[in-house]
Amino acid sequence: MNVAKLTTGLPRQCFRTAPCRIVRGMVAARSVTTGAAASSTPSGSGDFDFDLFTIGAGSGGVRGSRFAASYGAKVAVCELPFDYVSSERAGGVGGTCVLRGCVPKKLMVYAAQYAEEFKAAEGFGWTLPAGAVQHSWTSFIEAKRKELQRLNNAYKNTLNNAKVTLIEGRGRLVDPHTVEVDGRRYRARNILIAVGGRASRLDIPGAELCITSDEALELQECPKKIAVLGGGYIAVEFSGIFGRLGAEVHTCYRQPLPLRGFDGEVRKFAADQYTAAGLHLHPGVTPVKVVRQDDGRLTLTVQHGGPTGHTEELRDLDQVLMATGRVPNTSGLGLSEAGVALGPRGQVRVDEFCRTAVPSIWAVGDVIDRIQLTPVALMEGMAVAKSIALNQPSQPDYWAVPSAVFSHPEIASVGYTEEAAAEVYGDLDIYSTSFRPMKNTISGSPLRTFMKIVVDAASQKVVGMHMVGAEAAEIMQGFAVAVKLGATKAQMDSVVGIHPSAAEEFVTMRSVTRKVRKPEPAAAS
Ligand SMILES: Cc1cc2nc3c(=O)[nH]c(=O)nc-3n(C[C@H](O)[C@H](O)[C@H](O)COP(=O)(O)OP(=O)(O)OC[C@H]3O[C@@H](n4cnc5c(N)ncnc54)[C@H](O)[C@@H]3O)c2cc1C
Ligand SMILES: NC(=O)c1ccc[n+]([C@@H]2O[C@H](COP(=O)([O-])OP(=O)(O)OC[C@H]3O[C@@H](n4cnc5c(N)ncnc54)[C@H](O)[C@@H]3O)[C@@H](O)[C@H]2O)c1
Repeated sequence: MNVAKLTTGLPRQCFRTAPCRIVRGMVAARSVTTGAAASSTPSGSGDFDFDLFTIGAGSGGVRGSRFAASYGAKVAVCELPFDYVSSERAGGVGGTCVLRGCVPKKLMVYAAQYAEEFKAAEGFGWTLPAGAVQHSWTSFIEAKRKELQRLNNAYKNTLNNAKVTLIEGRGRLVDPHTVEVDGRRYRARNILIAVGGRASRLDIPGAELCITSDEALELQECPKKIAVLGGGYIAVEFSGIFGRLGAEVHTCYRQPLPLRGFDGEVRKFAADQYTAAGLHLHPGVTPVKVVRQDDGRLTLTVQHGGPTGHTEELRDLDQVLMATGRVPNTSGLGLSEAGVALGPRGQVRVDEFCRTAVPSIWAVGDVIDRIQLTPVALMEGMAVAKSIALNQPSQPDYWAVPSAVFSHPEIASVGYTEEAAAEVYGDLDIYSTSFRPMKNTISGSPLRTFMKIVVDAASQKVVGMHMVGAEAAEIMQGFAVAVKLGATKAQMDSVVGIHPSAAEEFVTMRSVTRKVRKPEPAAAS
């Protein structure tokens, strides 16, 4: 199954290529009992230590293990020892999201938001004497570390309470029913690969001088000047964090706009807002090299346009953050030797049940490189737990997966972009609005909000919703329910707004902004 082509609702994978209508047929087929056998028993052998052995205790691994155990399976999971920065030897129960992804990133976003709030407060009559408001990076990092330790322990307790055996160490496949952890072998009826991914570094001179998101969450001090390479989720989120915390931020990406795969209007609006918020955007550039200056700071060289384009130096940088994608953690895992097929990026190839070519081996989460989001890894882990432990072959449902980018301002989406919807449905009605949020009328902030509804003209179903602005994530989660349930525009219009709020705009946009119509086929001459 080509989920990259089929999935909808998420920018990266779904909107790059046009999703096809089959996906909705597949949605209806969720949790059906098909010919796919649920759990696997090797011929002539029943002597297993566990029903399920999971490699990796991140989002997908913990969820799959915990639910399989709750359904009565005997489960073990192995995970690398804890550290804040991941490596070949370090990880920690909780995985990327909890220890070096969603959670610490969102804590940093909260830290950064205060800067904006202090500024806004003056417009509302507050006086903040010069120098009275200071941010201690050290105290923040300490508090963040404490919270991550708490969460790491909480996840261990969750596994323990679910009666999942936790084994610390690096797992490796020996054969379709055997996992080796630091020299000790375990036999399992089923094996779940949930090893996630890690930040990839560009192969340019000076790459070793750069940091990735792991280190960005663990810096000794907030950089005064930083270059961020990439225009994806991580690049724009960290640009917003460091920008609000006072750094001069240069965000460098190859495309004309950041956030490839998102709705075109959203990308344009977001780029304008990032500039208004103070980021220095460098579109259409390719990083060439990074060198250490005599004073210890860094110089980044970028090239404009193609290989013949002129080069530009960004000097006096405290840090260069590579946010140029993540690669699956599959090297040295023994997957190919066990017969598991890998894709070109090293991702584990699975079918619609998250099962690999080897019937006893399953894989979920970032390692299968479908949609790299925690809630998706959780959904896949639950599906595998049901398939294995309840003998109910279950498919994850990728339609209308909402997502948010915690940049400044925030972005959230569900369903199709206008570009993808036009390919799928042909004729669309587009409703959009842009306005200055009430708070910013006197806060002094130049930031505006953008909202957009994509409607299939024929059925009048809302097939995509997009927002750039404060609280976009919180607002979009609720509307995702409506999109997933197939709400029409008229049904949405029938909902009474909550006033005064930004969210009410989504139920009060009554006039079509644009009609997108499929071009008529040229008449035969
Ligand atoms: C900076 C950042 C911010 C993010 N923000 C968000 C967000 O806001 N919202 C969102 O939905 N998603 C976000 N993500 C993505 C999200 O973190 C991932 O999609 C999610 O963690 C994937 O879960 P997983 O179970 O596939 O892998 P992981 O959570 O990466 O877990 C894999 C685990 O396997 C362990 N492991 C690896 N190899 C082995 C081995 N051989 N033996 C034993 N253990 C092993 C690792 O140590 C790790 O703990 C973010 C990611 C990053 C990097
Ligand atoms: N809020 C969230 O939900 C959230 C936050 C962070 C990360 N994530 C997940 O983690 C994944 C990884 O995040 P990411 O931002 O690293 O990846 P990404 O795929 O979103 O962005 C990678 C960026 O690097 C650029 N790039 C890739 N190769 C390059 C090269 N050779 N030279 C120059 N630029 C190059 C790409 O063009 C793109 O702009 C995301 O896809 C997302 O699914 C989600």
